[in-house]
Amino acid sequence: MTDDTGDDAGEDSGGDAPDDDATPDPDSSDADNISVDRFHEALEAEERPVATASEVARRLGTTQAAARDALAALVDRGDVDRLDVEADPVVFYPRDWGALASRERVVAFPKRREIVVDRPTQYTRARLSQFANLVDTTGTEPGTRGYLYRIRQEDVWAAPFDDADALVGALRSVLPRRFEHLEDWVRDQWRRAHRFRLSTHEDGYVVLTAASESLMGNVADQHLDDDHLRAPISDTEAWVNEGAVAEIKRALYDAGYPVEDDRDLETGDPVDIELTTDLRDYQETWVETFLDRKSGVYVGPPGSGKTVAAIATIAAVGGETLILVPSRELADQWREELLDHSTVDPGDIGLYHGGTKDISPVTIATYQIAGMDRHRSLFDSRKWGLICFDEVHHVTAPVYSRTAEFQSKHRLGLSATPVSETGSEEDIYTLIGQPIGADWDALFEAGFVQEPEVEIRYVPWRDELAQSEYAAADGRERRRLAAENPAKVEEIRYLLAAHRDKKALVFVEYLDHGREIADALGAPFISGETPHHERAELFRRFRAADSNAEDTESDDLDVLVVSRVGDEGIDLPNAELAVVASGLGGSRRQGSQRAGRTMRPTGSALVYVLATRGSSEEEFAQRQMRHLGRKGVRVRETNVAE
Ligand SMILES: Nc1ncnc2c1ncn2[C@@H]1O[C@H](COP(=O)(O)OP(=O)(O)OP(=O)(O)O)[C@@H](O)[C@H]1O
Repeated sequence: MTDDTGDDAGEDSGGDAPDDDATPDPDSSDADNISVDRFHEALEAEERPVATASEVARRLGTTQAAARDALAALVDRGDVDRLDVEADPVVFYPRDWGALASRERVVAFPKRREIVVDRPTQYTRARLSQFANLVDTTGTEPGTRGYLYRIRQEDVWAAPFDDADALVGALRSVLPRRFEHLEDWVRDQWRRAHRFRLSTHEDGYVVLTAASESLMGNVADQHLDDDHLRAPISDTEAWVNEGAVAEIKRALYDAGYPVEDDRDLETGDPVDIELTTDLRDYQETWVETFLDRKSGVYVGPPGSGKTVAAIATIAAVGGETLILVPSRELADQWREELLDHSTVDPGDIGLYHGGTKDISPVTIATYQIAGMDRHRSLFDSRKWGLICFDEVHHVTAPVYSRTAEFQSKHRLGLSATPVSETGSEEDIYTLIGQPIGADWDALFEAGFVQEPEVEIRYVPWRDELAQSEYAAADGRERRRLAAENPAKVEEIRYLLAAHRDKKALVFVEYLDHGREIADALGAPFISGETPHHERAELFRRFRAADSNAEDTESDDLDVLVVSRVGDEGIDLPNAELAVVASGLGGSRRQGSQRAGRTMRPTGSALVYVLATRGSSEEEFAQRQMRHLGRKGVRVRETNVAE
């Protein structure tokens, strides 16, 4: 990704001049009269929620001493608070910024292309979600509590507008004033995404069209070769080689020019299916957007109705469909959902996996099989009109290598992980489609889905050997084997990768297990045996970590593995994410005593609890879940695919 906006909301924008017109007012040199409003102006000019006295002085054109006195007066009056930052000057922030914002308050940070909104209205949120990415909804620094949006390249590229003017109009409608540099950048990004286009010639072959001769000459010639383009048709058009579409998209995307794909796609033989469930409004929007773009990824939290929206999409495309899923279990579930929510004839659904190999108008196959060479016929046997990738971040490299085959179809991905967090975003974006999402908060607020505080993830045994060892063991050994199920390591890795922006603590019950996980993650392990000074130093590095920072030089830590045994006395640093890898089990009495503490080990972090499926951990987890549920904690259960 060529985007350069990796910085976070709290970053110091240093001595750079602000983008726009927030220059000091020469008439304001009477610092005694700094009002809270003038202080707000200084903060906005600084593009930070807090400021030192020197910064305020510089912005308001006064001396540091005068600003300091004036700020002290505001502190005395209770309008402003101060914070002593270790080894740094004191910073000030408005005490009642949160309370003050009973109305919506929008603050733009144009250089970082970030927008912070306190108490946004439904309208503002809907608008912003069209061209910006919701990064955070809590904010940790005083004054930034609210919604943090960032406008990334790909958000602009995928924005659903007819032209750049309409997009800039939407931007202006939510910002407090005009930011010309930001608008210019948005226009530039928009232009980039509308410079190359793929279409179908009436004779059936694919044509690449550039918006100008020089683009074809410079960009296309530099990044594409004879393998991609067969022959020029005109100064701005070229005949695309068969099977080269995926590579062309990828190469031009890497060059910063996403390609518009307006080809006539295959629809295969018609399949007559009608939806029997009424779609919710947001699901309808998903499907309409998809049909418009002919490809895309529905991104929504678990339970938000992606599968149902996908079935609606299958019905709307009306052509033969291949559905790829990560596990056999999910293949069976998909079949049930299809039957529940549509009029599909059961005889038209085929399952294609290890056991059965039945290719039908609607075929459900696993990624594993779809990636195997000897199953190439799966792709060739029918003219699939739509390929649906469930849990799209599970798509494997061998499946991607079949992209030539599936580029000519409608492509739909489903994901509960924001695509930008999976690490394979470029592949997903270019080869499958752009994210089509709803505002997650709106979904939670409308009650369609509940935001969990604790999620229990049932992890399967890694293999039969591990499972039979468990079956043969007894008592304490049995519990240890369930706790140390080797498949948990992969699951922890997945969770950490899916939340790369969060600082995480991983809790374990057994020392050996802790060391093993720490080794696998390359993170330090802290137990009762860790000397106090070492522990304190590790916690300090963890507290200092800014998980968004790209800085690889610093010795900050954003993952720690911690033993749960003897942690009572440990003053744990606050984490944003906690993974309880083991610590479920024991007697019923012990169990209820440890409820809560096991499941909610740290502050307000999002907690994932891993329980081995088919072991006593499963039952324990369910008991805890009922316990927490009664206490009003929202708990969700998820089965991890095999
Ligand atoms: N439009 C709708 N009307 C009524 N119920 C719906 C609708 N859409 C989805 N549901 C129900 O909500 C539940 C979750 O839907 P679905 O399985 O489609 O979600 P999902 O986003 O695919 O979830 P997951 O990520 O867990 O697979 C299901 O029980 C489904 O029947």
